Amino acid sequence: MNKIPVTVITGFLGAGKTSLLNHFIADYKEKKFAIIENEFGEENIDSSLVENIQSEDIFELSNGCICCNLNQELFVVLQKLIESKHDFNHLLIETTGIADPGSILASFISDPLIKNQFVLDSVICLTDAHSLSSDLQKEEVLSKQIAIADVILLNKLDLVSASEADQNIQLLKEHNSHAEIVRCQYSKVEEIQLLDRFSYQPDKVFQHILGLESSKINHSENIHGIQSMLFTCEDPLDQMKIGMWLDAFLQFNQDTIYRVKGILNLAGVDNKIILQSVHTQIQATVGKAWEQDEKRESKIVIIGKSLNREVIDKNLLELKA
Ligand SMILES: Nc1nc2c(ncn2[C@@H]2O[C@H](COP(=O)(O)OP(=O)(O)OP(=O)(O)O)[C@@H](O)[C@H]2O)c(=O)[nH]1
Repeated sequence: MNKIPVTVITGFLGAGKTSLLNHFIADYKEKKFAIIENEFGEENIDSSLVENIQSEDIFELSNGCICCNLNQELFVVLQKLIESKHDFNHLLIETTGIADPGSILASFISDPLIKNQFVLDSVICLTDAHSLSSDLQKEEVLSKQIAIADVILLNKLDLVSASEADQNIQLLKEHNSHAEIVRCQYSKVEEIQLLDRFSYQPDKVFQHILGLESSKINHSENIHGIQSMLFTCEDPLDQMKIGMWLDAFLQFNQDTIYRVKGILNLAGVDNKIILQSVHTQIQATVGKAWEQDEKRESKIVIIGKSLNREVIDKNLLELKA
């Protein structure tokens, strides 16, 4: 059975998320969308701003914010979608402007029921070129939305000068060096494909890690404290030890670790193991077998805030088989 791709649209209040949703509905005529709208507050107005789609294709979550309610309501809606045999082939989730999308992604990579039916496509983060730098100073959640995204849209370019736009791009790169960044107005993007990117597939994870390695950015840090670190280890790791360490590491650092990706060389395992985590949820999938002449090396990328490289390095060395 084909799994349904899920695109998560995040971004701070008013950045242009609903506008992007409307473009998707207008531009991807071949797709049958189901949409989950999460608005913070009593009244759900966002769903009435979504145009040209049947109201039965829009599901509202207005009971607070998805990330705070630990996805209970999201889970119920996803269950309903599955059971109702609703006719759709792509799910779009628009988060509230104040949501940290991490916990939404976590459900999709860890919950067996959800994983059976849905596959994460990508996370698109809308940013407002006019207010980006001031919002970033005030709103911690915006840093997380940017850091976790696969694609970042720098929107509202009509409201800033060319040099301000360039400064914004620099700022976004400092928060997320691996995402694709696209400039736009009114959330209209033509130069790249935004849907069906499948950023969470093992081969994409693989490409990302190799890309980081070849660019020699194995420890990038910036003034905002968001870092992307690459660890490598040639000795095989112990499956049990790494599982237990990662579990504890993510639990203790849930506010500061945004994302982990890795290719693991586990003792006694002939295949590469592709590791992913968002928040405290971990997913490991079996990748291709190691080639005879290939260097069997584990590579782990950790993206987060205020990472203590020395301690993490020391911990990782203890995971050898
Ligand atoms: N000037 C200008 N206005 C824009 C642009 N993109 C969106 N807007 C306007 O900004 C406002 C907010 O856009 P939405 O698409 O509703 O933003 P949102 O992120 O869904 O907003 P919330 O759901 O409230 O967080 C609307 O009035 C849009 O018309 C742009 O590129 N330039």
